[in-house]
Amino acid sequence: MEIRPQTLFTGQQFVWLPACGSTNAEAQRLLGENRASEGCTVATGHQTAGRGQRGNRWEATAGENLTLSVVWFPTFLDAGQQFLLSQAVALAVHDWAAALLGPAPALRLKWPNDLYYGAQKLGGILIENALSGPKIQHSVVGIGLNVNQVAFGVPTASSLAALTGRAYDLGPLAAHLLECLERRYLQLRAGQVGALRRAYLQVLYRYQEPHAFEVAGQRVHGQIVGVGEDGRLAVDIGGAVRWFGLQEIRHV
Ligand SMILES: O=C(O)CCCC[C@@H]1SC[C@@H]2NC(=O)N[C@@H]21
Repeated sequence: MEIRPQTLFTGQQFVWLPACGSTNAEAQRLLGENRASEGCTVATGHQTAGRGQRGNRWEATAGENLTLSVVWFPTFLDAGQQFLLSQAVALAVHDWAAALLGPAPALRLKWPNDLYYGAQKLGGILIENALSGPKIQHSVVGIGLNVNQVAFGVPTASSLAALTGRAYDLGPLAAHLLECLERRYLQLRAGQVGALRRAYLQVLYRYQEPHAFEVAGQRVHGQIVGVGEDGRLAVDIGGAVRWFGLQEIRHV
């Protein structure tokens, strides 16, 4: 994969590693050494010990996929507003994919921040926030997007290439992703929280569609009716709205 730093947005620091364990870990290392300014991006074509959500791994081989981490200093956010950051990043990732795939109602964000096409995952986000008292001090925004990989061991994953039948040049895709991220980040920094929430609900997987969930080991029917500023999911179950955190509910 060739990524040309000069094509990247606003000229921020861009670190390209042919291979590494985890771009999030590398970005954390730069932060620890006071060598990361806002927007600093670490990308790799080959990630061998990538960190995923819930302790899962996220690896990338042979330059097939986009695997990068961006450092931000969202000190304007309270510790309790971490979901707002996750929502803005998820929207940026959706903007990025929508520009490539065109208008596609199947392209959705699955709560809280996975990118899906139909029932297939196209990408994921892992944000590592450091707090300073009541505020966020810095964030490492890690993003993994399936681009040119066409073989997956599971039917629940896909990629841009698998969907469109063509191969992509990763450099321009990375540059475009950084633009999308910066746009949504600036929107968040400008306090446009209502607009971000409306945009998120518009593309939220199964929003206001009755379907099955698993709650505490039980199958229940309900529909998502909202998402709180703290990221909890509001689900109408039998006419009563209940709020769920990440570990408390899952789509069936
Ligand atoms: O599990 C998920 O859905 C989120 C995966 C996020 C993976 C990305 S790849 C780039 C960055 N570096 C990491 O180690 N993890 C994130």
